[in-house]
Amino acid sequence: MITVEHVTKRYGGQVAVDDVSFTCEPGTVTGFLGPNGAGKSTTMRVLCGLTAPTSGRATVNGVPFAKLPNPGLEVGVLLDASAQHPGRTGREVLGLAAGTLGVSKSKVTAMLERVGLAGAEKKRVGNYSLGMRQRLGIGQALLGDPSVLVLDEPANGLDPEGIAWMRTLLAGFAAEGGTVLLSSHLLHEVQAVADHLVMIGNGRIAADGAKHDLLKGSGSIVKGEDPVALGEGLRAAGLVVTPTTDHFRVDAEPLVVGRAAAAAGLVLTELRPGDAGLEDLFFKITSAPAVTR
Ligand SMILES: Nc1ncnc2c1ncn2[C@@H]1O[C@H](COP(=O)(O)OP(=O)(O)OP(=O)(O)O)[C@@H](O)[C@H]1O
Repeated sequence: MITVEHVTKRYGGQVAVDDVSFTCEPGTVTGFLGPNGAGKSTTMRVLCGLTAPTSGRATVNGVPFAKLPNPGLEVGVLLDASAQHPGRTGREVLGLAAGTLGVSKSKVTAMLERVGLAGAEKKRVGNYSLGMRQRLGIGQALLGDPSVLVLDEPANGLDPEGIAWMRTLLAGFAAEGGTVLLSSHLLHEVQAVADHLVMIGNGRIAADGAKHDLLKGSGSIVKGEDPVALGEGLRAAGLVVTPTTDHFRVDAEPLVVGRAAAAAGLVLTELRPGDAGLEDLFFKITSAPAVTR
């Protein structure tokens, strides 16, 4: 469980984070979304005890990070994958982390396998790609078997296979009751894995809720075996249909679209909730001017 309560952080006259509050529940993945400079990293640094807030507080499982006796056993943190020592090998990084955490060194081999670095364990981190460093950072975060994960832009540098791997890993972690907070400046990257979304713009929370609720009223995305017949069939059923490059956007919930297609005998190849509302909101906070107070 993560709780952020009325956190404000000022740097001189600039407000980096302005009265930010949200919670992340066990068993869920929370996507923390916002454009560059929105305040994501600052909020995460406050949560992890690396930056003192000007006011407010943040806790992990009810306790401020700095007061956790052995934080790495409670919360796995990946804030900057490029901060790892370039001269150490992947195995050495995890071995040292195991020593600091007080967990058995025998966990290191299994973790190298789990994060897909078994073949590169003897390579120096300076020769790792950014994606490999992200994998190593995630391995380090998981080593203490924590119940909470805090990951700042973990998909940076990962290839499509790496992104799919990370989604599966995070979904599995949450399915076992873990709490995940991950930040990104890319809406679609987070949308696929998060159950809960917190959007931040100019240091302020712009939206906070279950992904399902935030997507409500955003219509549907639909594709069919015969696109021409699908467009005609849905319009004949009284639905408002907008063609895009390879699919249709429909101003109705997926259930309504699916029923209309079935009644017209149309074969669908894809049907999912639309994301127009979220995209609009994200665009608004992305394009809002910076504030100095
Ligand atoms: N140590 C600092 N001193 C002064 N200003 C800072 C400091 N750290 C962050 N800021 C400012 O606070 C604001 C929020 O930055 P932050 O790094 O939290 O945003 P972010 O959403 O994580 O963006 P990014 O994805 O680019 O890291 C920015 O305007 C940034 O310039």
